[in-house]
Amino acid sequence: MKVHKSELVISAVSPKQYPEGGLPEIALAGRSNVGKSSFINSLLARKNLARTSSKPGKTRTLNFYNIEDRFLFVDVPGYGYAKVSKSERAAWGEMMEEYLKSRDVLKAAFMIIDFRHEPTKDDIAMYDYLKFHELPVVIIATKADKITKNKRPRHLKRVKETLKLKPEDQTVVFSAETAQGKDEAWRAIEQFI
Ligand SMILES: Nc1nc2c(ncn2[C@@H]2O[C@H](COP(=O)(O)OP(=O)(O)OP(=O)(O)O)[C@@H](O)[C@H]2O)c(=O)[nH]1
Ligand SMILES: [Mg+2]
Repeated sequence: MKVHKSELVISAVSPKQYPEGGLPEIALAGRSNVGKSSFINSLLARKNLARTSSKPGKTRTLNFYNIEDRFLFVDVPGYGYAKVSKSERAAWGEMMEEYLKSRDVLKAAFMIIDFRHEPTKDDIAMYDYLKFHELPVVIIATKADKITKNKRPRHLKRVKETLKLKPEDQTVVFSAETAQGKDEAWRAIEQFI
């Protein structure tokens, strides 16, 4: 898709703030600081539409981005950041639960994981949570630029095994640095919109 228009519609914390208009939505979930915002920026070839940071926990709201009036990306705050308080964690859980259970236009979740490492306990919990809500999931294994080519197949196998990926769920090996996997990610998006 050639993207000319991409804009932040709203940063929402509660359902009454979710955008109207009925466009399909794709949620982006992933551990804090894994590269969710960088993924959006890379797909849209925008430097800093979604704010990125080397400090984890930058994104704290559900950020709805309108892409070409075709669909919305929903940048979800990262999970598994050790330094957030219990009450913040609870607020995060509530916000996610409200969104996942009530949002009819939500078509799929793209779950961003760090390709360098085995999926964490939090990644596994998140994947299971998304499947519990019966969402199609696409795993985006990012930071692939940090892994030599010959090691990639082994890492990919480990991702699939550790998460116990369902056969219908896809994986895309990705890098925001090199744009590897960008076309494949777009093809994955087009299936759902
Ligand atoms: N080498 C490399 N670095 C990346 C890649 N993607 C993201 N990063 C770096 O990882 C850090 C975190 O990226 P963000 O995109 O802000 O991560 P996030 O998941 O949105 O973070 P939160 O909003 O805090 O949860 C930044 O320093 C990025 O430059 C990638 O594909 N390769
Ligand atoms: Mg972010």
